[in-house]
This record gives sequence, structure tokens and C-alpha cells, in this order.
Amino acid sequence: MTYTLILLRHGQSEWNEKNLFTGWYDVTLTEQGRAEATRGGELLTEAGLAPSVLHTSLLKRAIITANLALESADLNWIPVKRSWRLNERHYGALQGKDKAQTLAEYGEEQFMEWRRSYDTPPPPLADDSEFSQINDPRYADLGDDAPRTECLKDVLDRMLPYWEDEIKPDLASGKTVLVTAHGNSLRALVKHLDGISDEDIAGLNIPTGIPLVYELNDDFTPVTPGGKYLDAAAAADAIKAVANQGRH
Ligand SMILES: O=C(O)[C@@H](CO)OP(=O)(O)O
Repeated sequence: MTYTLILLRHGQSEWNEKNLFTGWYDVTLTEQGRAEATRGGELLTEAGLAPSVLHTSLLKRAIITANLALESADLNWIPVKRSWRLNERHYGALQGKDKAQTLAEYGEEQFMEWRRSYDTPPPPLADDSEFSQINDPRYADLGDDAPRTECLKDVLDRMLPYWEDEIKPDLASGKTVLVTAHGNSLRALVKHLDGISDEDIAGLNIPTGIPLVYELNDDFTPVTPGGKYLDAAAAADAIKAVANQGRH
């Protein structure tokens, strides 16, 4: 018996296109991003995969991506659960900043430490910043625990309880689970699933809009480490583009 888990990073967002650090800032998809999401649903259908439950973050780029993918797969009806625990990594004071300018200002080492180190968060975002989510009603329940910045380790720590308590039980009950989330929240989940080291996770990037399918054993270890992208050629190109963000 194996379980089927499908991970889908949202399609290109307006701030992906503009090359801005996004984090918890709630931007929508570009036309290209919408097309990627629709294509993601077609890829599921072509692969004979029919998700039976959806888990998303609270951010509209993930929610809209899921809606478009499920629309094209004719699966609009499946149950949905949403949680802030699947949100993108909170990017702290970098939210709203241009990636190329940040690279030019701080240099390669600092830029990559903030973007891809496991345990170094960017400086915290001030509560009165226009890019802060501190007064956003969707996070009211978090109270003082609402993050002002996060590193990947922080993301893993807040994502894991959701994986254990919400996603794993759905898989164990035989559901095909679609998780529509973000570059860094999915990197955290993949790190956990594949047992990737704190160092090696720096080199792992996830492309927008291409379903990544994991068959999992009874103990939730992947049958094939790294899973399988439904469009492997497109994924390889898109992974390079994510890795090189800020450099053009
Ligand atoms: O800006 C962000 O929130 C993320 C994802 O787009 O960027 P990065 O890939 O640089 O971590």
C-alpha cells in the first residue's frame, strides 16, 4: 500500500515577475501564473491523478492556483483545508525588496544566506511597515506568536504539526492529497520527506506550477527519493530560473 501526495507551488505571482521578495505579502498571479496553474491541472489529468482533498496556505497565490488547477481537472468540488502553517516563509525586512538590488547592496554571501541558509532569518519586519501582516485578521489567532521573520528551520517547525495532524491522516485514510503552497514551505516539506541535510537543502529549488508527485510507503518515506515532476523538462528549466533569481 502506498500513499499519493502531490505538491504544487503556486503559478508565477506578480512579485515573482517583478523579482521582489514576497513572503507573507498577499500578491495575486500573473497571466502566466494562471496559465501555469491551469496546465498543472491538465498534467494531473494526463497522469491519471485525481486529488481527493486539497490543503492550501492562506495566501491567494496558492488558493487561486489550486482553484485553477482543480477547475481544469474538473475537480472543483473536493474538500479544502487551509492553514497559515503552509504559508510562504515570512521574509522579514526583505518583504517588498527587489532581489537584484538586495544582491547588489549586500553581496552574494549575505544574499544567499538570507535566501537559502537553513537557520539564518533576515532581520525582522517592523510592525508599522507597509509590508507587515501584523494587523491582518486572518492571523488574529496567532497573537504575539505571529512571525516578523522566519528562516527555513522556523518554517519546518511550524509546518510539521500540520503535516502530522492534518495531512498524514488524510493520506493514511487513502486520500490522494494535493498540497498547494510556496517555494519555501514546500522546500521545508521536501526536506522532511527526503531527509535532506541542513546544508544540502540550500541547493533545492521548486518551480512554479508543476505538480511534484510523491508515492509514499506506509511509514511515509518516499518510494522514489525526490518524487517525480509531471513535466520533468519544464521543471528542470524552471528550477534553474528560481536558483538564479536576482542575477539578471
Ligand atoms: O520571495 C519569496 O517569497 C520567495 C518565493 O518567491 O523567494 P525565494 O525563492 O527568493 O526564497
